Amino acid sequence: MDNVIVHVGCPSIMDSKDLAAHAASCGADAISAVCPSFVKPSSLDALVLYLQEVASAAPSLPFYYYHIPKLTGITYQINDLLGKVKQNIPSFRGVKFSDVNLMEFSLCVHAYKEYDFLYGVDEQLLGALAFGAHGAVGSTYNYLGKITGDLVKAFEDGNIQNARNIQFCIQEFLIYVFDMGWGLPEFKDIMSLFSGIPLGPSRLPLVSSIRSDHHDAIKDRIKKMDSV
Ligand SMILES: CC(=O)N[C@@H]([C@@H](O)[C@H](O)[C@H](O)CO)[C@@H](O)CC(=O)C(=O)O
Repeated sequence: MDNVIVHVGCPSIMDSKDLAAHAASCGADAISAVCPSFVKPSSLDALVLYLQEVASAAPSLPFYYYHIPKLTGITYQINDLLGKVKQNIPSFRGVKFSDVNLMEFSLCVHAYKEYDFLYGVDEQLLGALAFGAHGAVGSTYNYLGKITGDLVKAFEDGNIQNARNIQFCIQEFLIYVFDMGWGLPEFKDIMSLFSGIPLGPSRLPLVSSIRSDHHDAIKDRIKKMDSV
């Protein structure tokens, strides 16, 4: 593995700071944090203060903000946030951007060339690459890593039609998953099934509804994608 970015965001800022310091002591390459979202930051400035405090627990490590508004409900515009972190967080290095708003994504990539933008909505990665994404972090890459690597290569080689075909296959797989009503706990089961590594169930309150009679259908669908 070339780079290990340790996620340290927790509901308690004290825990986040402890984890950040621990990550630094273990030789992590970078850290990343979501902001607590049960009790949300009361303003954009409050969010910046939170990130600054967590980053300061591991000042030598590059720091990434993890923006996932669908889950956190924290919806401040990232381009506004970046204007403020620039002066306040010297170790700030970029954003994991897990939102469908590609215009906001593009504005950030364009205005903040010094930062990395890692995209997190796997079903539309190609759109983000077109807007200048520097990488991707997502749940499906745990079992669709090869085909996604092929998508990125096709994009880099200028083979856009091939990249589109691969993205479409990934979308078809995800439509099947969403139609089944599956989400993160099921993704973890698929990861175990596909890797052969028993990763165990998700933590409560997440409960997977995958049954053993779904296994063959999932394996077949993933195998079929290898032939694209
Ligand atoms: C809301 C959500 O789960 N987003 C995922 C995506 O990888 C997502 O599962 C994928 O695009 C399918 O919708 C990631 O951005 C987040 C994620 O994998 C994580 O934090 O573990």
